[in-house]
Amino acid sequence: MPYFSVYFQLENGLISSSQNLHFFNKLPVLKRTFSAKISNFASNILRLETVYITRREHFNAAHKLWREEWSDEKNEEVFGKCSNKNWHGHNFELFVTVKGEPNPETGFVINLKDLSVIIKELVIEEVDHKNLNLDVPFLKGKLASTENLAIEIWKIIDAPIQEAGGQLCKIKLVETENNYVEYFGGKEPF
Ligand SMILES: Nc1nc2c(c(=O)[nH]1)N=C([C@H](O)[C@H](O)COP(=O)(O)OP(=O)(O)OP(=O)(O)O)CN2
Repeated sequence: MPYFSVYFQLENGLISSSQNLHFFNKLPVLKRTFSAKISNFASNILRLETVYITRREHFNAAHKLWREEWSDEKNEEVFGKCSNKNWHGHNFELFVTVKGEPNPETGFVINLKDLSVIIKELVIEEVDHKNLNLDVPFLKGKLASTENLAIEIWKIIDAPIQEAGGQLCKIKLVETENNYVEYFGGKEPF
């Protein structure tokens, strides 16, 4: 059944309560599909040419996964060897993806040199060769997980990227060759 028909029937009380429940369970999926369709429709009408561009940076840092208020045993139980009191380190790869339309004059969504300077000055300088638990003010009071690191990096570079003319759309933070996180600013991917 098309979404507008479901919506019309719901608004007009034509849908039974079991259908209702089914509809609300499906709501997040419908919302996603619907907004994707609207944005595709708008893109076609306005002939938008959105491009996603990514800059990679690198840093290494030490950390441990640890909650002070937990016993040694509980930390060990939850975080395993990542709770080692004497720290461990990673070579992190940070991928920052910005979206936008290429500027007609430059062909750039954002100048990658500008993007690199933003990331290096505001993030890499703060974390490279540092202890994430002890040395990094923006992680103070936060568990030094890859997830939290990605979220805090977003908060730091979101506004400067906008000022440089781009729109931050994804942070990908690779912690080991097997583990990485992706963060979309709390929104649905793309
Ligand atoms: N949800 C999360 N889980 C874990 C995180 C994290 O940041 N978020 N971090 C760790 C450890 O810090 C580290 O990533 C694990 O290192 P390691 O086990 O050496 O890495 P691999 O998984 O690549 O190695 P395997 O040999 O495959 O275990 C743990 N969990």
